[in-house]
Amino acid sequence: MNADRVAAARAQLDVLRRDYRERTRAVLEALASRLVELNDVSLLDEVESQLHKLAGSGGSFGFAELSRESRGLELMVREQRGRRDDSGLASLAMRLRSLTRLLQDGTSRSQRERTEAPGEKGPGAVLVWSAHDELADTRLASTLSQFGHAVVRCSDQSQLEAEIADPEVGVEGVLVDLDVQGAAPAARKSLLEHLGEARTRGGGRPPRLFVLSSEDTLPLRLQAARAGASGFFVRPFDPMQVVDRLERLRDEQIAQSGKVLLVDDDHLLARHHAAVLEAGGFEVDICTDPLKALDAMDRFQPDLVLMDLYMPGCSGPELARVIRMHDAWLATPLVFLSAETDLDLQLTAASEGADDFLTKPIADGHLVAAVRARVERARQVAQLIHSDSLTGLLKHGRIKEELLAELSRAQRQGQPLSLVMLDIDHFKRVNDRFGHPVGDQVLRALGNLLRQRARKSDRIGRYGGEEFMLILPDCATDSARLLVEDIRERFGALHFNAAGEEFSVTLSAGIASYPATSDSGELLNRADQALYAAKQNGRNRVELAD
Ligand SMILES: Nc1nc2c(ncn2[C@@H]2O[C@H](COP(=O)(O)OP(=O)(O)OP(=O)(O)O)[C@@H](O)[C@H]2O)c(=O)[nH]1
Repeated sequence: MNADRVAAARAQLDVLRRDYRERTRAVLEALASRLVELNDVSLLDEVESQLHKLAGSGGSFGFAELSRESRGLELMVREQRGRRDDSGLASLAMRLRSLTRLLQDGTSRSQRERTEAPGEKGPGAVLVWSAHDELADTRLASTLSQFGHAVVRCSDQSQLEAEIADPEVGVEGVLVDLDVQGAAPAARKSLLEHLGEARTRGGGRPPRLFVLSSEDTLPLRLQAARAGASGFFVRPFDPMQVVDRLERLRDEQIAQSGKVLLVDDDHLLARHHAAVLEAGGFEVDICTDPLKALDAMDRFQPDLVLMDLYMPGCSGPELARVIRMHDAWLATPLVFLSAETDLDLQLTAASEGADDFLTKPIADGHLVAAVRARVERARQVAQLIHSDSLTGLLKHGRIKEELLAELSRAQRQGQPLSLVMLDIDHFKRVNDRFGHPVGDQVLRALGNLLRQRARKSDRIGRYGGEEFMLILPDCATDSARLLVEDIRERFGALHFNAAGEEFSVTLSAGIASYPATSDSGELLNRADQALYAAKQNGRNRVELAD
C-alpha cells in the first residue's frame, strides 16, 4: 500500500469519527425525548441495546469515556428492566443526554495513533563486503544481477555504512564476510554490533543483513542473530542460496499485508474498523449482512474474517459454524469483535470454530497488531500445508484448485486467463552429471525466477518433478507469450556452477488460454499438448495451443 492510500484511509477515519459523533448525538437525543414523552418501561429494552452498542463502539471512534459510561449505564438499565421499574425514566433521559457531552472533539485519534503500512517494491541493491575471493565474488555478483539486484562491492566499513545511509542506493541486503575482520572473536563481535546498528539508523525498513563466514560455530551464529542477521552462509557457498533467501524474505514481507473481511451489521463501525486496518496496510471488504458472508468470502478470498458477535438474522457463532462446514475455509482465522465481556459467551463462540475474541472498544494499534499476528500465522500454516518445500511454490493439488477458482472468476468477470506449463529440458542429465542436490538448486532457481516475473495475482505451482504451472489471470495469449519468452530467455541465461564446471539449462513451455478453451481439464490438456509440441520441435521454445 502506498503513502497516498494510507493518507486517504486516515482522512476517512476522521470523516467517520465525525459521522459517528453526529449519529450518536441524534440517537441519544431521540431516545431521551421518547423516554420523557412516553414514560414507558418497555423502552428500556431499546435503551439497553443502544447503550450496549455505544459501549462497544465509542472507544473505537476515540470516545473511550463514552464507552465506559455507557457500559455502567447499561448495567444499571438491565437491572431496572428486570424489575420492570418505571420510576426515574426522566432522570435516565437526562443521563442519556449527558452522554453527548462525552462526544466532544479532542485530538483526532487517527492523528494520535499511526500505523505503518508495509511497502512493496522490486529487487533492491545488495552491498557486498568480502574477503577478496575474486572468483566467488564474481559468481555471487553475476547470480544476484541475473535476478535483478544491483550489486555494490564495498572495500571497507566506512564505504559500506555510507552506502547503507544513501537513500539513492535503495539497499535491500548487506552481505558481510566475517573473514574481513580476521579471526579475532572480539573484532568480529564489534563488527556485527556496528553493522546491526548501522542498518537500523535510516529510520525506514532496514536492509537485511547476511553473514558470510568460513567458520560455523554456535557463538558466531548467535552474534549474527543478535545483530539482526537474516541469513548465515558458510564458505564455500552457493550464490543461489542468497537469492533464495532474499526472495523468501520478500514473500514474507509482502505477506505482512493481507485481506480481511469484516462482517458487522453496524455499517459505520465496520467502515471505521476497515479504515483502521487499511491504514495498517490491509485490504478490507465489508459485509453488513451475515447471510451474504459466504458469497463475500468466495469473491474476496480473505486471509481472516473479523465478525460481530450479535447480528440480526444469524449470530456470529452460527455464522462461524456455517463457514467451518466448507473445506476451503477450515483454516481461515475467524475472529470475533464484540462488546461482550462475558467469558462463557466467548467460550461458546470459540467452541463453534472461532479462533479468537477481541473486545470492543479496541485501540487502533491493537486491532492492527492482533489482525497482523493472526494473518501471518495463518499464512505460515497455509504455506506449510499448500507449498512445496523445495521451491516454496504451490503443490500439485493446490495449484489445480487455484486453476478452478481462477477460471471461474475469469468467466464471471469476462476476463481472459492463460495457463502455462513449463518443463526443464533434459533435466535428467543435470541430475546424472552433477547429482541430485545440484538438480535441486536448478529447480529452486526456476522457482525464484517465476516468482520474480509473476504479478501478485498470478499463481505459480510445482506441478510435478521438473514441471511447473503458471496461472495468469487477466492475461490473453499474446501477453502470456511475451512473459513466457522472457522467462525462457532469462532461465537459459542463468549460470550454474558445480564440480568446478559452469553450465546452463533451458526450458520449454506450452500455453493455452481462456476464452478459446473454457473447461479447466481441457485447458490443462491443451497446455500440456503445446508443451509436448515445444519438446518435439527442439526444446528451449514456447508453443501456443490456440
Ligand atoms: N534433483 C531433482 N530431480 C528431480 C526431482 N523431481 C524429479 N526429478 C528428476 O527429473 C528428471 C525428469 O526426467 P525426464 O522426465 O526424463 O525428462 P528430462 O530429462 O527433463 O527430459 P525432457 O523433459 O524430455 O527434456 C528425472 O531424472 C527425475 O529424477 C527433484 O525434486 N529434484
